[in-house]
Amino acid sequence: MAQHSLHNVSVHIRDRKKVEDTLECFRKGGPNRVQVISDFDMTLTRFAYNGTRVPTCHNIIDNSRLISEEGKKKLKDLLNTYYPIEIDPALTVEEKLPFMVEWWTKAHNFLVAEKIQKSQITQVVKESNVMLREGFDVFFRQLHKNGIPLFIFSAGIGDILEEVIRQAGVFYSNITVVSNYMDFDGNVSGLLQGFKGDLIHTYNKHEGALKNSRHFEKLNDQRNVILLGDSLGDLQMADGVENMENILKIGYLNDKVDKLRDQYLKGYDIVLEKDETLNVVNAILQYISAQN
Ligand SMILES: Nc1ccn([C@@H]2O[C@H](COP(=O)(O)O)[C@@H](O)[C@H]2O)c(=O)n1
Repeated sequence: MAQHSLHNVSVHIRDRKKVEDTLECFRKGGPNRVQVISDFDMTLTRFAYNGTRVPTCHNIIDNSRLISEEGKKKLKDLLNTYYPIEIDPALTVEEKLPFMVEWWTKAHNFLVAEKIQKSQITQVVKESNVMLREGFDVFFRQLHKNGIPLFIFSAGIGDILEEVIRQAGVFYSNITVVSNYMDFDGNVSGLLQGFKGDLIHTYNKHEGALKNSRHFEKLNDQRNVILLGDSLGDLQMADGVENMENILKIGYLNDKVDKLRDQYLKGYDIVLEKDETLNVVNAILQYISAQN
């Protein structure tokens, strides 16, 4: 395993030869053969800024003026109970599963009780501290310019996620989002009455990926996949891709770094630590898209 350090950022490469061979295949195939599948929270968004955690889609709502003080406390208690389970290096995915369902279900029920209106979402995202990773503009622009499909697969909240990338000016036509979408009633201001479809949480992305196999069927030529994630659950996001030829899995290891490094290196080809940028994937995309 190779390790490189730049400005405190650590880049761990599980098998340098394999990564080099994969990149060579990607370069030979060119941008027309590539698709990117990415998680959202803490993968396309930053984990922290100036030592403070950057909010996830859920946190944007939880911390907003839409939520009563009592509601905020309940949602914070859930975060403090379940986030440590989500990232616990000592628990298996199977052991974490029921807790994740419990967390998302309780949180969504609390949000429904807060009588959130659709018309308030845009302003709440504007007022939040959410930040996409440095280099996001290059990332989204490069993908769009080269016609590379981007599938964002998130256990966050789809309406919030879309608003974040819309406000950042990068919600291009090559993007497909699969996430938990809010279900608003038919009134003019739209009152939150639940969430649509099957719940997506951190550790059921395998099932979610298979359910979206029709999306991947349309991308029959894009057999080279770049996967970006920040959890061990994200490793399954490409399970619905048919006829895959090559995959490069890049993982952001944000929390419990020393305890989780080995587990991450079993699944991800490249593991990034203390990296709040999209520089690595941007460099790879540039390499693939360069004229030869
Ligand atoms: N009530 C909740 C539930 C989940 N989270 C965090 O959101 C992340 C979800 O999404 P991805 O885009 O990474 O799939 C997840 O890692 C949870 O930590 C939350 O903040 N509040």
